[in-house]
Amino acid sequence: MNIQQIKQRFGIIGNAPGLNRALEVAAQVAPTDISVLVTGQSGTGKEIIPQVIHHLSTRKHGSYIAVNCGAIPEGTIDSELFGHEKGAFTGASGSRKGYFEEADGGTIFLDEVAELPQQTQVRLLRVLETGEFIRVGSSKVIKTNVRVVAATNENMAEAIRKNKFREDLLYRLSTVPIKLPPLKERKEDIHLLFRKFAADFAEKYRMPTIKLVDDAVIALTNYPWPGNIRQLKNIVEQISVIENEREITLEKMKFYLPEDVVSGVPALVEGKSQENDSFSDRELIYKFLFDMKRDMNELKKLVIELLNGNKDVDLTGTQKDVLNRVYTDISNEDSKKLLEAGVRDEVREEREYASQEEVTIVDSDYQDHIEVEESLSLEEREMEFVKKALEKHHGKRKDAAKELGISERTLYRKIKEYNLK
Ligand SMILES: Nc1ncnc2c1ncn2[C@@H]1O[C@H](COP(=O)(O)OP(=O)(O)OP(=O)(O)O)[C@@H](O)[C@H]1O
Repeated sequence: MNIQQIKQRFGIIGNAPGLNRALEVAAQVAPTDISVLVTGQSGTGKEIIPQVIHHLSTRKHGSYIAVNCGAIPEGTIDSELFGHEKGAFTGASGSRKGYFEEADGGTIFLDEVAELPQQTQVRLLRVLETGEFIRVGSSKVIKTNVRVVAATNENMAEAIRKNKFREDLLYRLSTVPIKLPPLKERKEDIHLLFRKFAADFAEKYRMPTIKLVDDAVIALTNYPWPGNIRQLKNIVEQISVIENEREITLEKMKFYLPEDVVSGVPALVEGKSQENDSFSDRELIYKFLFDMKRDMNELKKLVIELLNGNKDVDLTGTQKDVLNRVYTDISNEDSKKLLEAGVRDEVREEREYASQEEVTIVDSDYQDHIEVEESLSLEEREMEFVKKALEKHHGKRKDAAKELGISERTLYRKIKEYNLK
């Protein structure tokens, strides 16, 4: 399979030399059992590389298991990876196979590998060297035949220097290293990716595709993209959902990209953790704004329907859900009153509007609501938001993180931060 066919099969967009080189190496090493370490900043697309390797290897009919090492609590990671015996620890009511046993004959992708605790690093080194491991609480050696592909966005040399990561394990894992370039080094791909995501979101939200005017394309291309492709994708989603006008001007674009960065002076401090943190928090805020806008629009529709229809209008299940969601979401009494006042004003405006002309659903400025909501603690909202996503997905972090549009690792951090377990 040549590079173009791989891109087509795996939905990989881009032609930058750095991307092509990464895919070439992946295809080259796929048929071997060599361990591969994928490096690159957060959001550069590292997750696709192990999938390419697995599907182009003789193991393609075996299992492919992706594990986010940063999302599993330190206390359970050994058991998750290597399994445990009944009674191995409090609550171990039965024995359980770990991923290394499940993936026998297949491939394991260890994402965020730098997050592995020391004792797990020892076990991993052993399984890489001998194919052997022991379940937690057992003394029986088990054999497995697993190909390991790992990924990290950490500076591994630094991790070794700080004694966070074993040097011998790093050598073992990175027999072949594959580096994915940051998006700012793939300028030729930025607009290409934008157009692809714009088309995808237009289909998802059933709206016309957003399009950039020429100087907005220049701003997009010159932006340093600290959150890489994930950030670009999120911004395209934000614009697709929020903007009514589908032709995006430079002014509009600037709203989504910090102004001093657009003008060429990077506002964000270089340095990985800071970039990641500020970006993840922003992701949550934007997601919250989307949902708020959706709730408000649904609420407006409902109010107009109530104003125009008869008073005893029977609320449908969805309408009741909207009311419940909007009103029960607010825990702070004062803010609730404020919001109610805001909604009353909105109702008055809508009533005036409705009396003037035939009612259509107005997508008016929702700035008022944002101002009202600003009085709520953002942290409180974020916590609720994370809690709800976890509840909805029955504690499944992967699905919850997906819904929130953040990485599992960020979600894990938020769970710890808000003590949600
Ligand atoms: N070349 C590409 N074409 C299309 N979409 C891409 C491409 N590269 C990445 N993406 C998309 O960008 C998002 C981020 O990619 P991914 O999760 O693989 O990043 P990552 O490098 O693994 O990040 P992290 O280190 O934070 O886990 C995903 O939604 C992915 O589908």
